Amino acid sequence: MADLSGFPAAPCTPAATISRIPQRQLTAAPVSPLGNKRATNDHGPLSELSAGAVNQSALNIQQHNAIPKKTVGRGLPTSTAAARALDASDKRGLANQKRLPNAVSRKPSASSSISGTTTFNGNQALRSKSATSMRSRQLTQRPASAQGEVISSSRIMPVSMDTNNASWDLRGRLDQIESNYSTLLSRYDENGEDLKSKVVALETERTNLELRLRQTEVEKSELHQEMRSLKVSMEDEIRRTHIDMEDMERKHKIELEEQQRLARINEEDHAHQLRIKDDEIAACKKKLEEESDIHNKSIEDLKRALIEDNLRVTQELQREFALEKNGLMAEFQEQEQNIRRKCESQTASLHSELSQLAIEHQRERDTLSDELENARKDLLSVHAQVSSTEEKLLLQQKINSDLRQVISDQSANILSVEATKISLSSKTQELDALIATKDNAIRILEQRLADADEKVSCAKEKLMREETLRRNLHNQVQELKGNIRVFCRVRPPIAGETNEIAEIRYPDKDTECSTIELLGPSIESATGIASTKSHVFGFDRVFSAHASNADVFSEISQLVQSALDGYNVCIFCYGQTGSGKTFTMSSEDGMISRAVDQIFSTADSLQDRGWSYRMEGQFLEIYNETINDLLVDTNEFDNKKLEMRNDAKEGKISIPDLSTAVLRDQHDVKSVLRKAARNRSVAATKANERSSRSHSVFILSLNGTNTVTSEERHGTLNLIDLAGSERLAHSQSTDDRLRETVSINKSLSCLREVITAIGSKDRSHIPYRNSKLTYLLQYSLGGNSKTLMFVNISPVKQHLSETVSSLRFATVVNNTHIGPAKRK
Ligand SMILES: Nc1ncnc2c1ncn2[C@@H]1O[C@H](COP(=O)(O)OP(=O)(O)OP(=O)(O)O)[C@@H](O)[C@H]1O
Repeated sequence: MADLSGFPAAPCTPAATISRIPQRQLTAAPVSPLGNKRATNDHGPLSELSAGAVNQSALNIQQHNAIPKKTVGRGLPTSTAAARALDASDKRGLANQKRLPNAVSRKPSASSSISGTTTFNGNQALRSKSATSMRSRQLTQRPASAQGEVISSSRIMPVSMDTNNASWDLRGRLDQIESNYSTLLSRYDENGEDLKSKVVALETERTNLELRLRQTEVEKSELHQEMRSLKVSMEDEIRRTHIDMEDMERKHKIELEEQQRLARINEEDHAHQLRIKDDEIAACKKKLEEESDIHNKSIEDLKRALIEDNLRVTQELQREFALEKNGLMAEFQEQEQNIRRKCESQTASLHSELSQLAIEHQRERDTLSDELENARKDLLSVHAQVSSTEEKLLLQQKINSDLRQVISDQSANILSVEATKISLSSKTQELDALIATKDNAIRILEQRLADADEKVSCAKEKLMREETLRRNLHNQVQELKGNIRVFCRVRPPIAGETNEIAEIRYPDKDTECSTIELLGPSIESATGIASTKSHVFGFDRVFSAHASNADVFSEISQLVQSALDGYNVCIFCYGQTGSGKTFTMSSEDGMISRAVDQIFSTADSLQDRGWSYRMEGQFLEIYNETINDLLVDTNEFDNKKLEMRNDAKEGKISIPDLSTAVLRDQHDVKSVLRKAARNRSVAATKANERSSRSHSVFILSLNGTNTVTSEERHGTLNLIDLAGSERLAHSQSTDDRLRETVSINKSLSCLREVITAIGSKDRSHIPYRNSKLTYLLQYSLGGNSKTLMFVNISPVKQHLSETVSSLRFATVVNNTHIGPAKRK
């Protein structure tokens, strides 16, 4: 800022603007010995010049300001240069005022920050007036130039210069100043324009900044508002939380109190129950004691009663005895007196009677003594009874004391049992609680398990449904597209092959199962880098070596079903010898047997809806371009030559002399298959391995009639096991084998040509007639048929090139469009 004070015409820029002026231009210059400031920027001579010019102008202005007003007022002459300097400075002042009125007026703070400049500009207005009047005076009262120069120099150097200092080249200096000034002026004008544009830019920026400031303020106020509302909501939240917490605290307190109360009640209950138990035990004890007392008492009573009885009986007996004795004595005395009286009265006469009576008396006495003796004996027996009763009593007492002992032991036992019972009941309660918790957990887990099971079964069901739907949709799409579908099946290694197995991958085995990748042998390049060629093929479905015939059939069952719905269905197996074609098609549980089983069971179930089917089977082979009937008697086999007839109207190839077996059930089909196999095996003895050297075709015709709707459906299922493709070079065949191989290869290459022709845009000529096989299959390949090809491949490394060639052909077939099939 200090630099700007020395800048004569520096515009009054706002602080922000100033701050943007490059610092190098604004760096404070050191004061020169002459009082000038020297620019210290590194802009070279020009910068120095500019700085010098600026400082010189500043000096001029200072000088101009330093002119005492009195001197000016007195109209002292001045030099033209000085006048011009003044004039220029006035002009600049005015120009500045004109250029930057807004800057000055709008930004008082800026003016305060660059007070030197503002002061200068403020003075300029005054000065411009005095300078104008001075100039007019100079024009009228122009003094001698020397004087003028002296005056001028004295004005220019009012403090440090002596007017008589001749060594100071004032004119040169003034000229220098003049030239500097003009340079400065021009530079200033340039800078002025720049600064003007900068000012405009800065103004715009300032406006933008103000706008942004306003926006920021608005945002700030919005933020404040938001903050306030947030604060309010937060306070509300805190208040709510406090209230909730208090509520919860209160609730917890109430719950705690309730639990404590319940615990107290439980405790009291327990204490009460304990008291009841104690009371019961005491009552029991008391009862026992009472019972024991009663018992004792009864024993005592019994004893007393016995003694009393004894005494009473004794007394009674004694009394009775005494009474009887007394009575007897009295009677005796009375009789004695009577006898005496009688004796006395009958003295003599009765002497004999007396003696008799004495005898009688003696007898009676004896009787009475006997009776007395008996009474004594009775008394003794009563005594014995009493002593036995006493013994019993003693025994009873002993029993009583034993019982008391037992009772006290039992009481002690009862107490310990009670204690054990209490601890056991508490343990039982704990265990009950634990069991209840465990039961609960188990119930929850069982529920969860059941839920999970249900979910899993639902998911599985859904998956199966979706998989079936996907398969059906895929089939429908394929049918609508009219493509020949191709399934690839890899044979598992058989005995002796395990070491020679090629690397086969199934990249999408977890999802679509439609891609197969074969890795070729490792090849070394010229530079010695080993690489493996990979062959990737995509088909409608790829079955790995682990797939069973059941897995394979599940994928074609829909297609087989179509034959019952009145479509022509053709399924054939293609592949090199030993790749598993026969296993897939004609083995015990192969496609033929499964297809027939399904057709019969479906036909059965369709009976409910009014459908009845007539099924006929034919089985032929094409060997060396000859058609052989496989259902003739074995001795006729190979003798009957058959021809094909094209029934274009019906859209089928018929062989008039071919045996037809009516198939009523699966057994009929099995016997047909057995017969064909027998014929082929007989032929195999004639021609080595003939079964694999011929194409076998099983034709199942299905003619359905609906008795309810009178609909008719005529479908055909062709199940074909082609002869193994083989390269001549590989087979090293000779004679018959060579002929067979040539024939097989010809028919297979015809098949390839036919399929290629069907797949091409120009379908005007399709060479069906080139081989018996293609001629027979023309309505299955060329439209109106749902066709599926199995490409069977061997996993053996040695067969890799043959496998790749089979897969390439299969790819061509897969891309062949034969048009959608029509129901008949
Ligand atoms: N998926 C499979 N699972 C188990 N064994 C198989 C499987 N496929 C083929 N084989 C066995 O591989 C051998 C050759 O199979 P198969 O005779 O079916 O081949 P092929 O292609 O019909 O041969 P050819 O063209 O000579 O008639 C047989 O022993 C067969 O049992």
